[in-house]
Amino acid sequence: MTGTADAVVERLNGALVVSCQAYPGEPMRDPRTMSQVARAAVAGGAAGIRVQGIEDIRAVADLEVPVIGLWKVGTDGVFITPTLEHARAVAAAGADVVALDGTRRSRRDGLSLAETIRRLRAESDVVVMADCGSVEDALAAEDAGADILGTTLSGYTGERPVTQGPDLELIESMVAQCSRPVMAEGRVHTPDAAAAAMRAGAFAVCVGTAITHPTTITTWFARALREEH
Ligand SMILES: CC(=O)N[C@H](C=O)[C@@H](O)[C@H](O)[C@H](O)COP(=O)(O)O
Repeated sequence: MTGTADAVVERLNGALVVSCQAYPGEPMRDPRTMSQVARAAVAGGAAGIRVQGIEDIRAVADLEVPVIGLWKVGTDGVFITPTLEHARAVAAAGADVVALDGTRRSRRDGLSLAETIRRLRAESDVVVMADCGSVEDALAAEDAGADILGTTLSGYTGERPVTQGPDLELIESMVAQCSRPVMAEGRVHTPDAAAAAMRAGAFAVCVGTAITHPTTITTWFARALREEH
């Protein structure tokens, strides 16, 4: 689908987004596999899909649900769609929403977040999701023009603790202080946690690992058994 920010927000309002990502070197790191995982998630009721990498975005671009695309480069500092060029490529691959680093950290191409969003919008009507790590990030990101604010980077930038489940406190403060819709993302590992994130005010909840990363899920079960043994 394509559409304005309002249309995308309406489609995702009150609903589940499923992030389908496999990491470098992993057995499931394959666009066809991720596309199948995404389609299985849609069959189960996902109202939106989040995928990483140009090939994966292309592989799901025909889906009827909104596709949130990103391009990860490395694992340190600003690594989620780190430059304008990466954002352009994500949009060109067919993402309805471009997710990018929405922190206040310096970007690799020297552009501000506001300039990145301004230039991206000059070329297409793509919707922008800012992956934030704190309420200060979120306030700056909405000033910069982001359409959707995510809690994606909470616990990963040094500004917030790594909470056991979703960072409910951050969701609440973002909802209270920001005017753009807040997507809860990061460490939502159970249906109860997803419901709690929505009660905290998130307009939508994105779940990755707990639905689409079997290696991590397996470690949860294996550890529980080891602890009993
Ligand atoms: C911090 C970072 O790199 N987050 C990434 C962002 O796209 C993904 O690795 C996460 O899986 C995604 O945010 C969903 O979160 P969780 O897998 O915890 O449900």
